[in-house]
Amino acid sequence: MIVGLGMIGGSFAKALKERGLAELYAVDRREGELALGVSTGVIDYPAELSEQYIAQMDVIVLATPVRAMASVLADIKPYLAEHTLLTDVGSTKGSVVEAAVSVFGHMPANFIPGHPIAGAEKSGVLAANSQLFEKHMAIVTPVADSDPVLVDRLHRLWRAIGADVVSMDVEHHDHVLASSSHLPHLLAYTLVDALANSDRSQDVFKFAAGGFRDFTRIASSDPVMWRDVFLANKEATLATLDQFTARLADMREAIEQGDGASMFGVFTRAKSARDHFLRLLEQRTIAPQKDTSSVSVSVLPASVIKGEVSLPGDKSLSHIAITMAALSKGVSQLTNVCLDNGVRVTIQALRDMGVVIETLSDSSLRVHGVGLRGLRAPIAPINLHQSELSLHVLLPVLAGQPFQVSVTADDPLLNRVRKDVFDLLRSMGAELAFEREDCLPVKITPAVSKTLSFSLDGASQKLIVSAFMAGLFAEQGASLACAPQGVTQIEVLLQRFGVHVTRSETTVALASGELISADVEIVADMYSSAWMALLASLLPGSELVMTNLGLDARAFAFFALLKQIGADIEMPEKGVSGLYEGQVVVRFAELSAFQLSIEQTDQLRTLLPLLCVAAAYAKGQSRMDGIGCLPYYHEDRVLALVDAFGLVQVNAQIEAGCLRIDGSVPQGGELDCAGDQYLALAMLALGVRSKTVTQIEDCQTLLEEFSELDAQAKQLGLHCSVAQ
Ligand SMILES: NC(=O)c1ccc[n+]([C@@H]2O[C@H](COP(=O)([O-])OP(=O)(O)OC[C@H]3O[C@@H](n4cnc5c(N)ncnc54)[C@H](O)[C@@H]3O)[C@@H](O)[C@H]2O)c1
Ligand SMILES: O=C(O)C(=O)C[C@]1(C(=O)O)C=C[C@H](O)C=C1
Repeated sequence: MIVGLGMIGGSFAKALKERGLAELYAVDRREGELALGVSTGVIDYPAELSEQYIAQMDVIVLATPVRAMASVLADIKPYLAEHTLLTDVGSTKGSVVEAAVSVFGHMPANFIPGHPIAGAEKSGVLAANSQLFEKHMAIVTPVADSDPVLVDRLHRLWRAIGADVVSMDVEHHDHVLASSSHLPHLLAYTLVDALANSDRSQDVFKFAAGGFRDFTRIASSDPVMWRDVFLANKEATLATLDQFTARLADMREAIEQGDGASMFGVFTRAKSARDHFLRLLEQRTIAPQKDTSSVSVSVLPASVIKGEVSLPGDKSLSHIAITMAALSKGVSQLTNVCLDNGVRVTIQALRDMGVVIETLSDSSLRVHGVGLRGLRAPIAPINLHQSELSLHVLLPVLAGQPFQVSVTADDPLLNRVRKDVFDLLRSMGAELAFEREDCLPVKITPAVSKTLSFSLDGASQKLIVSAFMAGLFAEQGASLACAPQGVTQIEVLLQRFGVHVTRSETTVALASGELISADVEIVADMYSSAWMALLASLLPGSELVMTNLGLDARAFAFFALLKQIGADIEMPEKGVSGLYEGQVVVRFAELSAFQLSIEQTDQLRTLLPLLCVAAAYAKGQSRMDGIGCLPYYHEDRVLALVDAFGLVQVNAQIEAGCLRIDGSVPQGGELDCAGDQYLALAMLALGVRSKTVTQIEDCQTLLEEFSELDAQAKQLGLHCSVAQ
């Protein structure tokens, strides 16, 4: 039974009826609506709030304006059966719970409040739309006494008509909706009314176009409904209105003072926040649900790689460069930035702390730095969503700011123990408050240590990034103990922003000071460049020129090894920065087998999947020692490849931590990369010269993370196709 057969009640009824899910009764104080409901097929029968109807209902949905609900509940109370699921669709929830408690003396276990976050500015049953709730959120706000079976039933009911359902606390609901829905309606109504009553109202409406129409659509909504909402959600609406009024006053001041920088800051932040919001909305309401495991990539044998390529920028260096630019004094221009979802999270967090970041193109940004400790305390907790790299780059930066800050994330980043990163923050002198020890969410109270001493021995690549970022905030310098190796890409990048870095045999020292802005082109992603070089080495007739490499010792060791086993590579020169920079040319050549010591296997661990593929095509038996000593995620990749080799008839086995691969021509076949993009690239390389087609399952992440690479490889001549 629907009580209040207007736009929302009618849409709910129509959605159920069209799916053949219910026999529908409705009650409305306007009989005309009921008659229209029956004649348009939205409901089956008109009804009344009497025992005859109420006692036999499975579900009763209150869909009147919120302030009418107390009297409807009072009419229902005498006849309400315990098994009946009683719910509502009202826009406020605290007032509805209050109404129920005042009528029943307590919150009945079978009354589960709800609220669909979908609607329109129209009212009445004729505006009913059976698709209204599809791919929209529906919020359910159970209370402590709610019957869990009925809560589950309500979730299923909303899901059955296409909604995504979440449960939420009543008070939280009213605060969130006060900002996301109630305040915008108040602004739209007030703006139209103010302009309509101004001296120039005739001209204002005559010359108003898209902007005015877009902003004020919701001022056509039902006045009774909205009067009720503001009467019912007074406190939360006043709180958000006060915050907004203060921001509006700041904006007035900026206009009065001709303060273009403040305006520009607000506008760029707002634009990017809205773009981000639209992308989220698009995923939820428009894009079909992606089946992440069903995307496969097939590669056909006998392609050739020919041409010149400038590869997409490295992800982790993109995060670091944007953050460094934000922390420096002045304006930096960054090019060849990898603007993937993770990098966007870092950008959004910095914008939330007052940094103006302009997007100039798909891969270039202009960043207006605010100084090393110049970030502004964010209004809400910083949300790292699902970005591991944002977490590793930003946590130390936040610990170095002069304000307390809360940091949260989405699954799967939430509640994962990260002792290593939080120990680093403790070494900075930061105080940390957790809900669960060493897991996000965390509240960080700023660091006080003037020095930092930290060991990078055995640290993951991401923790190394964190340690370098932490080092920036040690006023009297930072000392990072590390294994002997040449200069890394991070150090070179830091130096571009004025950081003084000195490297001895076993330590890297950072001297603190203000950072200076810089124009930086992000060098190519190491794995992509190694992959491209391998493809060109494997495919007869290939000749590839890569123009934007900046190889550190590890990456150089990979290229050097390929060359040593027969690859035709014109190597890059060591530049003043200490990196091997500039152009690399790779041509086809047959490879021969190789051996890696435990130390070499460890040094090349990130690129090991590609080396395994090189070994699969090389003449003779290759040996790699120390596989069992690798961090588990690197070892897992190797194990997965060994399984894949079995499927394409390449002989590979691991014994006592030593991997042996007999080179031959792989057969081709169906492989599964288990969603790991690095494995997927290695498997693609394995397929390029095999006897038949190689199909790699579960490539969704590969296509998201390396979208440009895929296009570039195709342009250069690789024959591959994507299938859903
Ligand atoms: N309009 C939206 O976008 C939207 C979105 C989500 C939730 N809501 C909520 O849904 C509810 C209904 O909104 P709507 O947009 O469908 O309004 P509506 O005006 O289209 O429908 C409300 C209906 O309730 C009837 N009604 C009023 N008092 C009654 C009473 N005492 N007994 C029986 N019937 C009564 C009215 O005659 C009308 O037919 C409201 O609580 C509103 O807050 C609205
Ligand atoms: O789209 C509209 O017209 C709406 O106003 C829908 C809207 C909203 O503000 O988003 C209005 C009220 C709600 O309770 C839920 C949804």
